[in-house]
Amino acid sequence: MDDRNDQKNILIPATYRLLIVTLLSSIIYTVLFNVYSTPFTIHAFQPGIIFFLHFTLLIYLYKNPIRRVHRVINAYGAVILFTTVPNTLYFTISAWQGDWRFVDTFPPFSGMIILTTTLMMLMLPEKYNKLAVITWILNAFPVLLFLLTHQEELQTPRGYDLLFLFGPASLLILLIVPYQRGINSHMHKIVFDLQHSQQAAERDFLTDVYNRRGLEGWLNNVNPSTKACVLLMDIDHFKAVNDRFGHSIGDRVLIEFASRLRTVYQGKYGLARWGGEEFLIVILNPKANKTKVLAELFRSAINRLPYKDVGKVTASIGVSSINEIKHFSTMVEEADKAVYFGKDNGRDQVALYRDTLEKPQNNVD
Ligand SMILES: Nc1nc2c(ncn2[C@@H]2O[C@H](COP(=O)(O)OP(=O)(O)OP(=O)(O)O)[C@@H](O)[C@H]2O)c(=O)[nH]1
Repeated sequence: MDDRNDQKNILIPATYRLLIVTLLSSIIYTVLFNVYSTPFTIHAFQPGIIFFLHFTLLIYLYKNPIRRVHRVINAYGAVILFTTVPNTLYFTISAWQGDWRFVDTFPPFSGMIILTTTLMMLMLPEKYNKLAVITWILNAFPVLLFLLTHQEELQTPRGYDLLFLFGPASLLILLIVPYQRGINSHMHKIVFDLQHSQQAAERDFLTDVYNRRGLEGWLNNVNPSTKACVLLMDIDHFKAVNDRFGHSIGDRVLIEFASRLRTVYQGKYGLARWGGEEFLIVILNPKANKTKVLAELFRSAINRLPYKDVGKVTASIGVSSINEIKHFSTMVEEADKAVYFGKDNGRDQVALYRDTLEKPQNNVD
């Protein structure tokens, strides 16, 4: 899977989910803190600010997910970091200075901090782990240090709750994340191998153009009513090439032949090795009355320059009539008849299916 696909299938949905979870939580906190007001005025508007920032990020992501997703994740991490850490420090430092009891005043954000950092580690790529771990450490460290040095506050229900949340529960998560990542990368490898072998199954192993199955897949992605024509090319006297120069040089000719075919046409087309020394090209939306000219371009690319060790190689090219792609097999039959017509008339030539209907065969060989 390439990076763009990873983004589309994994990263973008994960980022949407993270933003939505945070948005929903900030709505709940906004309602709670306004219905049950706290002595700290900051609580009346802080969740609202968080909601606003994440809502903005959501809209920003929605406008161009592929290009903006990394920027949104970094901004998301920064917002979480800069809204939670000052909050935690404010309550721990003030409690240290004796302004109030920490366990009574620390807002119920701790679960949210742990949940968000855990989700970041599980759902986002590994490079964002650092951001999540820094956020967790900067929140957990002051809380744990305060509780461990203030036994009277630790030995309260909220004190134990915070200790377990930032202590063993967080450690458990840190153990689970690498395991989960291991599973993910294993799945990733399986998907990659599967795609790789699927691609290999669609390609001709020698020339790396499509095989029949690959061309079939390509055709399935074309609108069935698209106009097309088929060019079938059969190398002339290829048996003689093998007999004279050996099979491996024959293979090299096939490779060179296929790579020459790739260089000719700039429009949309499908190219496949149809059989041993037979190649098939499907031209989409060909210009009427220009198919012969196009086929001549292919013929000239094939026979103009000599092949290494072998010299001149030619091919007979049969061209079908223009038809809708749903009639592909009829077009192949027409092109096949035209190839034989060309062979019978002396090889190294382009023959249209129309010619086979109009002209008599010469039977040269
Ligand atoms: N080197 C090599 N030869 C192949 C391959 N596939 C098929 N061939 C050979 O292609 C040759 C095709 O021979 P024929 O069908 O008699 O046709 P031709 O000699 O090209 O004669 P015409 O088509 O009538 O011009 C055979 O000798 C096959 O062994 C391949 O992958 N590599």
